[in-house]
Amino acid sequence: MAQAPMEEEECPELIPIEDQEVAGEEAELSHGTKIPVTIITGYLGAGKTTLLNYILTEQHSKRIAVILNEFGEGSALEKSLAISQGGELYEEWLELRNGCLCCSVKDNGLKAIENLMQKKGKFDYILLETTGLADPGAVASMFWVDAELGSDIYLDGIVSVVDAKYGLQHLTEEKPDGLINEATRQVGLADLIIINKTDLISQEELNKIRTAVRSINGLVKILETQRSRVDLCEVLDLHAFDSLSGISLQKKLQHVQTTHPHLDKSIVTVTFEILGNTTEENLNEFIQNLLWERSVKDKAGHPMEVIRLKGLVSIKDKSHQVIVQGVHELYDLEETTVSWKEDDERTNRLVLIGRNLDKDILKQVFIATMTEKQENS
Ligand SMILES: Nc1nc2c(ncn2[C@@H]2O[C@H](COP(=O)(O)OP(=O)(O)OP(=O)(O)O)[C@@H](O)[C@H]2O)c(=O)[nH]1
Ligand SMILES: [Zn+2]
Repeated sequence: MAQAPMEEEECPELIPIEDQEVAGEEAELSHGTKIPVTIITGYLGAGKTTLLNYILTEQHSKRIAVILNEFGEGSALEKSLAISQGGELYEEWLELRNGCLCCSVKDNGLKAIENLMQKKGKFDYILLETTGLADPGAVASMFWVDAELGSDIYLDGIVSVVDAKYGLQHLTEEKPDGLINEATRQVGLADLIIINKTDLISQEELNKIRTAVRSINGLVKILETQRSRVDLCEVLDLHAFDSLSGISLQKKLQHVQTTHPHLDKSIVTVTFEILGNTTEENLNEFIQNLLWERSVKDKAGHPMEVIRLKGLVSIKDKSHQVIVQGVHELYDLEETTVSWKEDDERTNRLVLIGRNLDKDILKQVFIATMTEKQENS
């Protein structure tokens, strides 16, 4: 039940979704048959294709489909779909009507994937490489919403490859319109960061880029590689967007620390905890004010800009912890399989990644939203 704002944005797929209660058990069951998609993002030349090729040629028992999207000449976007199975490599080309992956992959790409699955049997896994300048949030939202629409595919996680040598330069690049630059966005949204090409830098430089990445995303796991060589189990099946990550998320959130701006106008991670229960209504109001209305502002009056949101909250009358997920304007609440114990203190822990975030103000607003409505009801 991912929720999107009402107004139509660039991506027509981001329509509001009817609330439907998905019981924990049901959700778990359906994961057995659904196919995970991992989005591989990262700036131009960081090593995304190298990573995909590595994964395809590595020994694994999975049948992995890989979608590479590259901009060809003109406005048509050609996407190559490679499927590896037992060393054999199939390849198909998908033709997309316009150059915007986020608007067209749903119509053509996803359909093509589903058609292909009918023809050749299901894949076990899908990897999708975005172009270096893509906003992975738009692509992620699409798969996320699609999962709600009964697709066979669900979003497993976002992996960002960072160029060890040029990463800092990419992260500090200023956009003329004051927007968050692509590289920073990709790091902010990621569930896993691979700092690649470590052969090209010194230990000191590596420390710098690691610190910069960590200052943006306090939640993310960081790997360091050469030629994108990673352990497959560190990349696949992250379950970053579903309630199956409930237990690990709890541990993870406890260790997250609020970060401090490291680069100019950089994105930071803010985390806070508020004891007690909230209601679904209050939580929706808090999140919607933040993500949709942009009415929550920092001390200087700048609207807070959240690109990623994660949390575990306690909803009154719910026996289990509820996971909160947000990517840009899209968010989702889902009950986990982790129940509150009798002697547990009920608590809400949120992690936000974005710009102009002020922890104290966020806490105040959260508490205000929490108490205001509960008094009225
Ligand atoms: N020195 C060095 N070069 C690397 C490493 N990993 C990848 N490369 C090289 O970097 C170049 C870019 O790698 P790709 O995998 O194509 O990067 P990409 O992110 O897919 O690039 P785009 O799709 O163009 O955005 C290639 O020439 C790779 O061979 C590494 O660890 N060290
Ligand atoms: Zn590539």
